[in-house]
Amino acid sequence: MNLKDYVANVPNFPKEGIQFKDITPLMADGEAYNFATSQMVEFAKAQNAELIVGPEARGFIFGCPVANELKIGFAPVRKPGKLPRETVSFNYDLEYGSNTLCMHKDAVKPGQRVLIVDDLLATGGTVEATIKIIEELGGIVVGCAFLIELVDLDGRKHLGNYDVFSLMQY
Ligand SMILES: O=P(O)(O)OC[C@H]1O[C@H](OP(=O)(O)OP(=O)(O)O)[C@H](O)[C@@H]1O
Ligand SMILES: Nc1ncnc2[nH]cnc12
Repeated sequence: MNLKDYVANVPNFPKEGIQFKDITPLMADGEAYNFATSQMVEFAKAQNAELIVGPEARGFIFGCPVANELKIGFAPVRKPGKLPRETVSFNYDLEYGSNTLCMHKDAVKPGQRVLIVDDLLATGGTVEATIKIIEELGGIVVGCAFLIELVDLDGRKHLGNYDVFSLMQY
C-alpha cells in the first residue's frame, strides 16, 4: 500500500509558503488508517513501550489506536487551559507560529518507557517540548513515531539521541 496516495498536499495553508499535508483522506480509508497504525504498533512493540504520549490534536488520532491495540495507556499533551489538574508545561516554536504544551504532573510514572506518537514531524519543536515534559516527569523516551516526516525541515536535529520512526518522508 502506498500511503502517499492518501495524503493531500494543500499549498499555502494555513499561511503563504506552507505545503500543508492533509491526512484526512488517510483517516477516511479504514484499510490505510489501520495499515499506518499497525506499523506504529510494531515499532512500539520493538521499543517495549509501556505508555503512548500524543500531542493535541493530531497526535491523538494515531496515538490512541496504537495504545489501544497494545492494551497500554495513552497520555495526552495539551495546549494551556485544557487539563484540569496540576500540569508541567514547555514553550516551543512551530513551522507556523509558537505554542505552549502541557501534561498532567502524574501522567507519566518515573521510569516508565514512553513512546511519543504524532502525525507529523516538521521543525521538531512539538516533539522536543513533549520530550522535555516527559523527562521532567521521570519518564524514559524510548522513541518517537510519526506518520509523516518533512525531511527538509530537519526536525531530527532535535532528536539526535532518540529512535525516530516515520512512515512517509517528503
Ligand atoms: O515539528 P513541528 O514543527 O513542531 O510541527 C509538527 C506539529 O504541528 C502539527 O500540530 P499543530 O500544532 O498544528 O496542532 P494540531 O495537531 O492541533 O493541528 C502536527 O500535528 C505536529 O504536532
Ligand atoms: N506542513 C505541515 N503540514 C501539516 N501539518 C503540519 N504541522 C507543521 N507543519 C505541517
